[in-house]
Amino acid sequence: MSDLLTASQLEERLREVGATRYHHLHPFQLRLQSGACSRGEVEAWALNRYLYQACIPQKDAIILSRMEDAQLRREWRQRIIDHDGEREGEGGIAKWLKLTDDLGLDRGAVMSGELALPATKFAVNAYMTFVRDRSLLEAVASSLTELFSPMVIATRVSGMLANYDYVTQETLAYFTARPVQAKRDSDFALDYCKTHARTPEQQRAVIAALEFKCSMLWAMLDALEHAYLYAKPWPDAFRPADQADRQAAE
Ligand SMILES: O=C(O)c1cc(C(=O)O)c2c(n1)C(=O)C(=O)c1cc(C(=O)O)[nH]c1-2
Repeated sequence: MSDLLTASQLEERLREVGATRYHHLHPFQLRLQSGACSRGEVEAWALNRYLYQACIPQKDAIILSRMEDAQLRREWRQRIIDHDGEREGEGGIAKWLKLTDDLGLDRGAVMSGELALPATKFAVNAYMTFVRDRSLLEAVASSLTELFSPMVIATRVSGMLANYDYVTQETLAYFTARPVQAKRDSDFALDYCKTHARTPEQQRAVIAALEFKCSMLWAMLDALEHAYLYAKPWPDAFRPADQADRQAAE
């Protein structure tokens, strides 16, 4: 008996991975959307997540360079444009910097990545390495977390707007375009994986790639929660003003 899944069974398995392992379940995400995070934690989240945003077009350029089919490249290159924009000041990365600006973070410090937690750097690096070293099919499959991002973005945006008075719709402008882009991108990637995963091994590799990506997103939030809620940040990492006050009071 073959353990080859049908395309719809494969999709079902992938959706199960998201339902049980995506970062919408992470305690830090739940605190962020419920208003329980301190201002410093919100700042630390935005600063660390900048590193992930900044790596996305680079990882998509790696994937693009591995595609032999021009039609496929035409589809994929839109992702790079979405993040980098067509010119200075446009695109997702510029919008993320609007968020960190509004939170009062120094742009140069954010962009240098120097204040990010070590685990954030390791996680982002692991994503880049994964798409470089694994098969093209696995690299494409690792983007499938975007199947689930519209739902977490909607909850996060409405929760943050309701619970933090220093956060406005303009501050969170990054997220306005993302759900539509994520749906377009993940529909395409899902279709690609369903068509190209033709053996049980390939199907298992696709599922494992999505699990890997979920674990990478989870690890970033684990690190944030540990450093800024329970313990203290790595000596060279970002230290929010409210945490400095807390430490002074201890
Ligand atoms: O806000 C989020 O929770 C979230 C999650 C993800 C994701 O699931 O990887 C992405 C994004 N946002 C996002 O904005 C984005 O551009 C993006 C690109 C990718 C990818 O792997 O190619 N994931 C995500």
